[in-house]
Amino acid sequence: MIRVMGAGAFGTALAVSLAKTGPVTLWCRDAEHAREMRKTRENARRLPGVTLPEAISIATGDLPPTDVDATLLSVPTQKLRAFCEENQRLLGSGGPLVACCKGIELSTGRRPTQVIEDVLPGAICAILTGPSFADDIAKGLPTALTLACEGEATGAALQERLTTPNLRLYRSTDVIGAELGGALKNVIAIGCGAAMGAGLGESARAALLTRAFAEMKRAAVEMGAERETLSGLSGFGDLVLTCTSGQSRNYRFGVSLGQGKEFEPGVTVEGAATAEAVCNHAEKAGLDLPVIRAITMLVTGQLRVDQAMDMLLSRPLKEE
Ligand SMILES: NC(=O)C1=CN([C@@H]2O[C@H](COP(=O)(O)OP(=O)(O)OC[C@H]3O[C@@H](n4cnc5c(N)ncnc54)[C@H](O)[C@@H]3O)[C@@H](O)[C@H]2O)C=CC1
Ligand SMILES: O=C(CO)COP(=O)(O)O
Repeated sequence: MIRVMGAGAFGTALAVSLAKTGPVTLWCRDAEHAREMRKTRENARRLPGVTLPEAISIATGDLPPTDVDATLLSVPTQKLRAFCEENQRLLGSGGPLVACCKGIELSTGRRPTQVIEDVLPGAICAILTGPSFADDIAKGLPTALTLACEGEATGAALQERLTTPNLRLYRSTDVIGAELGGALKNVIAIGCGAAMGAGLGESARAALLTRAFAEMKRAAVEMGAERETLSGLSGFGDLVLTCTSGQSRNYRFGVSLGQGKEFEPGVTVEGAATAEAVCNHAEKAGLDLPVIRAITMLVTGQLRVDQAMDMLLSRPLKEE
């Protein structure tokens, strides 16, 4: 049995896909939400319009000890530490823990698997990440993701167990690279959305994406990633998806910034906090990340899009 903890859009979509291969428990913290989902067989709050198959049991609160092959943790990165602290006992008895979040914790600069290990020392951790909109997965549309785990045998077992008819998993041992690709692409998606929202055009977006990709690789390698990982599904693959699609919340948030409009309240935008986390790290490490810094200043209200563009375009000319 697979346990998915966190009944947001992504956790629910993963549960729907995994239900094609066997029983799944979808756990949520809110008892009323669990009741609603059991009654309607739909997660109307986070993934409306998708029927939850019978192979999914909805759970909340404490769970009886069962044979769990793996536990997927699908909550926003900034909430992950509190979530792990609140559910230490359950997480300690749920097989390998697979983080399904994309970000860097702002208060500590830690990646999702590091946050899990901080709270549950000795836990066996992995990360599942790559180009995958929850709606697409839940509809059964195909995609390919990266499953990264330091332990080769555990990684191979998870790859087998978590592959579904519409999710093809590629294996990696570069957990740092996979996590940073997923985290950084959200920051860049905000920038690309802002460029489009401000009417700068598709050429500007492509230029921004490419220069920011160079920064993403530089920053990730400095933080311990393998360079090639950033060109894979969890890096380049997800970057292209998120920077070019209005389905992405990070991209849409950027469009709102570019248009000077308020964004939809309560929507998860991982790239906002992660942008600040990356800049904090870059400052301490002496890393020059001009595009990511400009996006962060946009997000924190220190710059408008026209000022950010002036700042980037007035930099000294250099080799590519
Ligand atoms: N939505 C998508 O298309 C995709 C999302 N992701 C990643 O998945 C992660 C989760 O995102 P979504 O599911 O989209 O967010 P969401 O906003 O749809 O749902 C977040 C869920 O986390 C729950 N939550 C928050 N704090 C909690 C706590 N302390 N205990 C228990 N539950 C808690 C909320 O109740 C909510 O149900 C993010 O890191 C996101 O980047 C990854 C790929 C695709
Ligand atoms: O990570 C995602 C797709 O791979 C989802 O992106 P958003 O969080 O921007 O919607």
